[in-house]
Amino acid sequence: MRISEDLVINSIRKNFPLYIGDDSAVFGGGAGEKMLISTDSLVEGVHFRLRYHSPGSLARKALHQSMSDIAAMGGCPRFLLLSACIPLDFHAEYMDKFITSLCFECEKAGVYIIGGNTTKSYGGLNINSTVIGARGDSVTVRRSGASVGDVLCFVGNAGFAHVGFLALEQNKTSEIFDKFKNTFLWPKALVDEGQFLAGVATAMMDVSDGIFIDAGKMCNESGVGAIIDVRSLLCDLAFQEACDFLCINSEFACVEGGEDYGLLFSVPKALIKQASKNFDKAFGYCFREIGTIKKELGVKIVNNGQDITKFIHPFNHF
Ligand SMILES: Nc1ncnc2c1ncn2[C@@H]1O[C@H](COP(=O)(O)OP(=O)(O)OP(=O)(O)O)[C@@H](O)[C@H]1O
Ligand SMILES: Cc1ncc(C[n+]2csc(CCOP(=O)(O)O)c2C)c(N)n1
Ligand SMILES: [Mg+2]
Repeated sequence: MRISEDLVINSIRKNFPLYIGDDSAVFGGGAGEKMLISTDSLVEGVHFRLRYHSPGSLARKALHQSMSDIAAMGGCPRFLLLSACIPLDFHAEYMDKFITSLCFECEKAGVYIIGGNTTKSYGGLNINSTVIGARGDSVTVRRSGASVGDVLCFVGNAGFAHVGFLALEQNKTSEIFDKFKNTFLWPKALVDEGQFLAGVATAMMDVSDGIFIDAGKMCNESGVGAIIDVRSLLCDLAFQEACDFLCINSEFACVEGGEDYGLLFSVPKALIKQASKNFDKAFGYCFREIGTIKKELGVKIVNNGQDITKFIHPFNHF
């Protein structure tokens, strides 16, 4: 038996089917309100390397990767619980700055730290963040609502963080990589956008494992499939240039790359024009229409009409 994310999730879900399957679990709340909760790990060597992340950037990642899961359901992040497993010989100054930065990031985001846990680690630094949020009118969006014929949309910069990570790994110092490194090092959860889109999306999720994998997760939950045209994700010349410098294929990078924390969502065809116009008016930029929800299961990636799905090498934790 091979270990996989699905193996763990599915066997827990068999026994506890009610809350699992979305970016956040939805529970309780007062009249007309729903609460949302989500937890995430940052494991040294798996999710980050200390040599790339200043304390400030690690704090940003710890908060925003969990806030992104609240945003993905249309919620507003309110509280944070922080657990830290710290190596015995860890630099106290880094940790001190990490905590100061985290408090600063929380204040900026309107998030109140309400608890956590601190212990030692015999491995690397290990940070776990749990964010609790709320949705005032109880309109939360799940992964399971996509319908055949819906337009699949994306807001964010697909592949930027992946390119930034590769540039760091390969010690690339050219300034053409700066904005990509910044996307990776300073992620920003699309909280306002998520709250807005909850009013129109039939399904939504944040993209942490890359669009190909995450579109598959959304489709599985919804019992549908999707066709995605990579051309709709590519229009940034600097992204193309950075991919060329790294000798990677931009068409694959934009659907394979994770950690951009963009939002993937589906909108009924009849509402797409108005939704797009309203979004543009609210935020001053546009989301992208990247594909269509289909009856045939699975996610198909096309480039100029050609099926390139079998060439995709997505991120896998194991
Ligand atoms: N070890 C686990 N125990 C219980 N539930 C889990 C476990 N790992 C994942 N899940 C649940 O499985 C579902 C799907 O997880 P998945 O990793 O796709 O989403 P996610 O939490 O949004 O990921 P990310 O943090 O990368 O955005 C979620 O409801 C999540 O809470
Ligand atoms: C050192 C190092 N190696 C690899 C990566 C890439 N990476 C790690 S986790 C992840 C997906 C989201 O994970 P999760 O689902 O746990 O949130 C990706 C794309 C990285 N950032 N740092
Ligand atoms: Mg998520």
